[in-house]
This record gives sequence, C-alpha cells and structure tokens, in this order.
Amino acid sequence: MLSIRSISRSFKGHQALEDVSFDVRDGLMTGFVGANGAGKTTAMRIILGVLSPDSGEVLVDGRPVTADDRAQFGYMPEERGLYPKMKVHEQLVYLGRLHGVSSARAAARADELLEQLGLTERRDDKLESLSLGNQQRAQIAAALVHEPTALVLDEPFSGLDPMAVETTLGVLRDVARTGAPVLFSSHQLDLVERLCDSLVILAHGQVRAAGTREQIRAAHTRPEWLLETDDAGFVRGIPGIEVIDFDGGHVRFAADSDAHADRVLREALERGTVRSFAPSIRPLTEIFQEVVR
Ligand SMILES: Nc1ncnc2c1ncn2[C@@H]1O[C@H](COP(=O)(O)OP(=O)(O)OP(=O)(O)O)[C@@H](O)[C@H]1O
Repeated sequence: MLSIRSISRSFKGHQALEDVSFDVRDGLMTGFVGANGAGKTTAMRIILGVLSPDSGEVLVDGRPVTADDRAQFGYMPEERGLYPKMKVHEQLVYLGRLHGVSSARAAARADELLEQLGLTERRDDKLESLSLGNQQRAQIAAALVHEPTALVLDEPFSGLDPMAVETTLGVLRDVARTGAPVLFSSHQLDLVERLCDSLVILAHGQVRAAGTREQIRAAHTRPEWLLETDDAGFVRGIPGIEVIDFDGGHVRFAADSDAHADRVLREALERGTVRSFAPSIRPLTEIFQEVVR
C-alpha cells in the first residue's frame, strides 16, 4: 500500500498541497480527481520522488519509501517523455533494461503489452510516426514494461478513443490484479465513477473526500429510493419517509431505514402496479461538485 501522509508543498508562496493524506491500496484502482490546478500532478511527482515535499512523507506498506522502491514503480508523467526517434519496441526494451529487467524479459513483456494495447503492427515504427492516441498507448506500455510494484499515471486516458480507453482499462486492471496499488488522475468523472474501486477528490490542494465509491456516496448522501407506480401520492402519508421529488406516478424519497422503504414497496404493491422500485444512486459528478466548492 502507498500512503501519503500530511504532505504540504508550496511554490513561491502558493500552497499547492496542504496537509494531504490518503492511501492507495494494493490491488485497487484509485482515481485521483480534482479541477485544474488542484494539486494532483504535484502529489504524483512527490510520490515518485521527482519533487520533494516541504513536509510530510510517502510510505510503502507503512515504512518510508526508498529509492529502490521508487525504481520499481511505474510512472506516466504529465509531460509525456519517450524518445520520438526511437522505435516503439526497441524503446520499451531499453526502458525495461533501465529498470533492471533482462533484455529477454523486457522484450517478452513489450511484445505482450503491444499486443494487449493493439500496437503490434507499429512495434518497429518510430514513436514520432504514431498518432497521438497511439503514442499515448506506447506511454502506457512504457510505464508497465518492468512489471511495476505500484503504478502512478497522470491522465492516462486523455486523448484515447473509447475503444482504447477500454483496452487500457483492461491492462491496468491486470496490473492491479497482481496486487499492485494503481493511482491515476482523470478529469473524466464518468470514467472514474465506472472504473475506480476507490477515489480521492482534491480541491485547492486539500483532500475533500477519499474512500471507496460507496463510502463517498454514503458520506455525502442520505439513502434515497425511486418508485414508479400508478399513483404515488400515498407515499407522503407514510411515517419515516421524506418525499424529495413527486410527479404523479413517480416519486423519489428518503427513508429513515430500509424497513421504512420496504413499507412503501409493500403498500404500493397492495395498491396497484409497481413499474419500478430501486435505490436512487447519486451520481459522483454531483457529489464532486458539492465537495470541491
Ligand atoms: N513547478 C511549479 N512552479 C510553480 N508553480 C507550480 C509548479 N508546479 C505546480 N505549480 C502550481 O501548483 C498548483 C497545482 O498544480 P498541479 O499541476 O499539481 O495541479 P493539477 O491538479 O495536476 O492540475 P491539472 O488538472 O491542470 O493538471 C497550481 O496552482 C500550479 O500552478
């Protein structure tokens, strides 16, 4: 597990991070979200040791991170940094070797990643001849070629078409399945909501919410249900229920407990047809806007 503990960092009097703490748990995909300038890249650079914090520390499994740990991390920086004139496969092998992997192992892993990411046909082309989306895929392969023990990716999905997003997602999930913690930043909240096990929401250099989707939802919403029936007006008279939205046969309500919500369902069934009855799940985008305010 990667733990970020009480990290602060300022640039010329501007506080980019203030007492930031969060965990990136093993085997989970953790999404890192926040508006432009919230401090995500700064935090990622500190995790990788590219930048030092003014105070605070990064821990690996509860002990301070070492240079050897960091050499085993996979990192996709905001400023993409591959060699434009070098061939894709050759470059991946070279990067793998820099991380201490044997040529044979790096070549095999590069082949595997290029296949998974749909780049096999471009393996012997120079990076600069690839489209931007394909260069991005090569960047992802570069972060993974040495079979990292932890993965930190700055906006890995930006610029990818929907198919490439799914492919990349599959590849990252495979890495998480090996037990590695995976942290990635993204501005695509719908994507984060769908694919993250856990997330950290940053605003103005501070953590505003962190945890699993369910924990964040639970902390920022009351349980609500949606009922569609012939006439939902009766719901107003049931104790322990607060009607939030009502429109003839459609009602959204908050209930003091599951038992109260069950009572609504039973009564609706006794009265007539129930077209649907389900918990109302608050979209993450709504919670995000509320917590970053
Ligand atoms: N090297 C630097 N020198 C001066 N200011 C910096 C530096 N790096 C970051 N900052 C400032 O720190 C703040 C946080 O920036 P950071 O890049 O970490 O945000 P971010 O959340 O990654 O934003 P984005 O989503 O736009 O990439 C910003 O106000 C930025 O201008």
